[in-house]
Amino acid sequence: MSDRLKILVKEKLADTGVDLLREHFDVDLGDSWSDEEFRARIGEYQGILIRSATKMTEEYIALGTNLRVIGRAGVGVNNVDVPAATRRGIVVANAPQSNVVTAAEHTLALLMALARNVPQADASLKAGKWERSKFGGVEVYEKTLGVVGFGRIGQLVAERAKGFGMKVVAYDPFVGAERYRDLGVEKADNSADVYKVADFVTIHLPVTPETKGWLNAEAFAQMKDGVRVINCARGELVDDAALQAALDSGKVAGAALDVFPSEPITDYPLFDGYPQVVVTPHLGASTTEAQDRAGVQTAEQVIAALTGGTVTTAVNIPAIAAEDMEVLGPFVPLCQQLGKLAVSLVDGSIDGLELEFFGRIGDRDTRLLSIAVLQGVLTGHTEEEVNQVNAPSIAEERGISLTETKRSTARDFTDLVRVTIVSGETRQRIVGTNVGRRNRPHLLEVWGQRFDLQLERNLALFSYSDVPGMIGRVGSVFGEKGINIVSAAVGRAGDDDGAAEHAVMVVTTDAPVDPAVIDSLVATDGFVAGRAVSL
Ligand SMILES: NC(=O)c1ccc[n+]([C@@H]2O[C@H](COP(=O)([O-])OP(=O)(O)OC[C@H]3O[C@@H](n4cnc5c(N)ncnc54)[C@H](O)[C@@H]3O)[C@@H](O)[C@H]2O)c1
Ligand SMILES: O=C(O)CC[C@@H](O)C(=O)O
Repeated sequence: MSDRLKILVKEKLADTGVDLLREHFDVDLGDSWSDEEFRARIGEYQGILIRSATKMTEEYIALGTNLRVIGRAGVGVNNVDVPAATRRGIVVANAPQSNVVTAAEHTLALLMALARNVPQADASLKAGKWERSKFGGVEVYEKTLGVVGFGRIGQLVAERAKGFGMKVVAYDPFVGAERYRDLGVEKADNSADVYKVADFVTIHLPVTPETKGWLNAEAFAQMKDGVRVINCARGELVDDAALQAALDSGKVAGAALDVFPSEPITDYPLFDGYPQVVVTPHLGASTTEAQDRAGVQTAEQVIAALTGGTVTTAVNIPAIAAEDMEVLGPFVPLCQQLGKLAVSLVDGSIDGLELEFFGRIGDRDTRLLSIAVLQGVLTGHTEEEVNQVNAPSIAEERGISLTETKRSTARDFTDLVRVTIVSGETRQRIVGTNVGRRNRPHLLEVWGQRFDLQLERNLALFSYSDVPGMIGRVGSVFGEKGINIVSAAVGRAGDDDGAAEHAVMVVTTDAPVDPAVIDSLVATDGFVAGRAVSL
């Protein structure tokens, strides 16, 4: 019996990738396996390579008792239960750059197919009909393309659409303004601003709790009459019933869909009786070039994971340098929390991060802490899970610059972390530290005011004019809504006579605060701004 490790290639993968794996491992191809065979045999393998069809749920991961790595030959890891894999110490790695060009090109193919009725005309002519007037189309030249989600694929689509002479307007607050300028794309402050000007709307978001059903009835209502919509990202981003209604009413003149809420799918309301809908069976990544790239890149990651190399596209493993861990390790949660909190205070794009580390931590290789801040800033806004391996490259792709300053002393505390988010002309600074033997993260400054408050999972922040009764007003509204306040701190700045003008209040609560509660308070006299944040 061979003592080589065993790899299962569960879906059709390019030969180049399989050949590379065979140089190191015993490889079985399982693309024609039944579910029973998969269940019975997954326990034999140390590594598995999949595409989008195999659902690596917690149950299958548990059956893979010898699994050490899951390689996803493509971008989306939404078919892998990453937390379940992480809990079992299984590395999950993808090939995030492998198919982005292919997916962007498919989006453009769908755009042109929609504009010129290519599939419909093809089917009609092959059915023996010469129907020239029926399939007249529209030019895309000088039309506006609205891009929602301006990440890797959204940017490539924009670049290519510009080549057709289209005007492009995009919404994605997590991409630096410079990236929009470089690509000649107009930056929108919200998706409604995209919808109201776009002749074509294309969506390139990841699926997150926030983005599910993004294109819903409200979104369609905000679009121009006769808009054409493309989804080459993920089916869950579109509310099917709302799309159907918008097609029925004529609000949406056409739609092109590569992806569906569940796949594979052959029975779907828009497949029948909707000639203005163009569909493809999740072909966004299906080119020889992308499959070669995905196969080779994923094989390389699996080899690295099983032979002690660096898994550069791991979505779930931290790469913390052991020698710095003792001093810096306790500051990782603080930095993640400061990043998450800072980004929640920014309204515009995130153009840059300025990080300052003072005290003992300033003597160390603080890249670990910068990465932790980046994780906090980016988490929840990207396709893949952001970790200490991939956070810097994700930030770079989004044009978010990062500067680090270090000093080995801090004035009032042993250590201090300052995070400043640069957003256009504005700068949002927050400051924190760890306190006590248990390294409890504390917040020391927000919105220009200082205080000292132990960070908890749920926070509500208010900026307001410092007049009597404001704290009581927050307390009573929270009380009415059944929100239990755990602790509170107030910071305020005085004028020359010592009378305070502006104050900031931070309260921590037992449970997340509904943003609507904050909005209702902020709408009342004296409040300037408010935020609910869950860290
Ligand atoms: N059809 C296919 O075969 C195919 C192929 C590859 C990728 N995809 C899908 O395409 C999509 C985009 O992939 P990508 O590689 O460009 O991902 P990406 O992570 O590079 O880009 C996604 C962008 O969405 C933005 N975003 C996230 N949450 C947001 C929010 N709430 N509001 C506004 N913007 C938000 C992020 O800032 C990011 O810039 C993913 O859904 C991916 O699964 C499909
Ligand atoms: O073809 C595939 O495997 C899916 C491609 C794409 O949706 C991805 O997530 O990379």
